Amino acid sequence: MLKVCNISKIYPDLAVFTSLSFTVESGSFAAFLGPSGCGKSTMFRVIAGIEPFDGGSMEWKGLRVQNLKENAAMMLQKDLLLPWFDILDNVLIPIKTLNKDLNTGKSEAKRLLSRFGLSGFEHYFPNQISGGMRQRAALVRTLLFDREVFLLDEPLSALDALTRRMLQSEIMRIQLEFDKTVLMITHDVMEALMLADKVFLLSHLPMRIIKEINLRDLPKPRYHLDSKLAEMAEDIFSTLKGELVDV
Ligand SMILES: Nc1ncnc2c1ncn2[C@@H]1O[C@H](COP(=O)(O)OP(=O)(O)OP(=O)(O)O)[C@@H](O)[C@H]1O
Repeated sequence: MLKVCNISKIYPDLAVFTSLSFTVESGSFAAFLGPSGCGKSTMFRVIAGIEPFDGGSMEWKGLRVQNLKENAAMMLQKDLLLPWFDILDNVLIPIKTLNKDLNTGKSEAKRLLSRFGLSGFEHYFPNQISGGMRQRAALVRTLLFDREVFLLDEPLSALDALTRRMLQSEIMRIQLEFDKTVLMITHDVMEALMLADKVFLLSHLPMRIIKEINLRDLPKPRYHLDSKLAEMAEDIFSTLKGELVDV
């Protein structure tokens, strides 16, 4: 379990959060929904260890940690593929940086590229493939870090609706198949309801959890047209609308 307990992040001119607490069970999918600029990405940077937190504590699987640097791989809205590397070399970055065996890494990379419909594109450069393909390559690269936790910061928000729907299913399948713990920031209420076991609704600054919605009992895959999900989405919209006032 990831346990975040009263953590704070305070920049000289801005308290992003002062006492943020939540838990995410290992092997589960948590989605975070909140107003723009409320501090979601800052929270991920703190969890990933890109920036320290200023107070509070964090536990992973019962052990106190400063961050999940060793346990988490992060994926952002921008694919961050290196333009001078082809797709294969881009997805092999984790293998090289973690000093893993390159031959084993290459066969694993090719297997995953094929699973994500990128077979035959291994030697294309990022500017020669579509946005959806780049994001799939970024997902393969994230997987090759082989970490227990995925921090997904709006990974699909720049994609067209169809590609997005396909990748949502793929992310869900990967999470279940590899038993990953996924934390995902999204602005898409339905995306959160389709994928997550727990949805956290966040306040405006300083960010806190205003509501936690447990979806563990709703089996997956779920359907966009499900009337229960539509009802929940309406509730979420009205809760979050209240948070837009002061932004
Ligand atoms: N290094 C920094 N120094 C000072 N302020 C910062 C820094 N990084 C972020 N902020 C501020 O913290 C606040 C939260 O930013 P953050 O990017 O975490 O929000 P967000 O919820 O992810 O936004 P969005 O939904 O628009 O992506 C913003 O007001 C931002 O300007």
